[in-house]
Amino acid sequence: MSKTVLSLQGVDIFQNKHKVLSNINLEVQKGEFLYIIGKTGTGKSSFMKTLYADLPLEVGEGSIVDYDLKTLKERDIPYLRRSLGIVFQDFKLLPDRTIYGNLHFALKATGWKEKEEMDRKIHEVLDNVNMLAHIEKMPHQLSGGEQQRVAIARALLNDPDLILADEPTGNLDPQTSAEVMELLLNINKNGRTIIMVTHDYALLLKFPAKTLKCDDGTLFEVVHRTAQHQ
Ligand SMILES: Nc1ncnc2c1ncn2[C@@H]1O[C@H](COP(=O)(O)OP(=O)(O)OP(=O)(O)O)[C@@H](O)[C@H]1O
Repeated sequence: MSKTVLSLQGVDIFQNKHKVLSNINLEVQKGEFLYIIGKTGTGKSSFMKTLYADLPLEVGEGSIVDYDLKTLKERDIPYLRRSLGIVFQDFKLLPDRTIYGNLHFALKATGWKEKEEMDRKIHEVLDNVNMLAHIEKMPHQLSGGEQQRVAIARALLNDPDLILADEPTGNLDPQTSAEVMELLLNINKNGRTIIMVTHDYALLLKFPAKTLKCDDGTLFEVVHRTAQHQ
């Protein structure tokens, strides 16, 4: 049975009273993989920020993983973010602690208390991204691609229904980007929904998926032209 993890109706998105995107209508079902593309400054990050409630939803209706974005209270935001996995271009690992320490910090911040359960979860997610061997290293001892794998592991800690990735390959070379992309697609195959912002058209061609474009102040689905239509 399909389950809607994101629903937006007539949503306008603002930055400092300036309307960035108008009249967004979108339904995303559990298990989908979605790209968001568009030129710089067209509103991709503003769109993602609205989804994780960094920007308030002021116009239109929206729900995400069972939270109503319009009526969401400040105190509910941490709970919403626990149901999401968020991955950024610059990894955002804490530089002063090990990989284990980074994941432990994220678990504690989201309410985990039992040491054994935390250890088990940290090992499980690092194993999922093939980074268990690096558990005692500091972030600066890892390559960009390895740091992004750890950031993806961190996003998996609370078993999110939906992962939001804002240019996760933006700082990586093409080979490493493809490896991170394969990891994200594997995670998607295991049932998690992923919305990913990218500038990287080579990735889109290599790993085609449903694509939405930010342009002309709105967000719309791009219809891929296949060879027989060209
Ligand atoms: N904090 C802010 N305050 C005011 N305006 C902002 C703020 N952040 C972004 N904007 C403006 O909102 C518009 C959309 O920016 P946004 O960062 O969402 O675009 P983007 O498509 O993600 O761009 P990029 O690809 O460069 O990351 C731009 O005109 C930008 O200047």
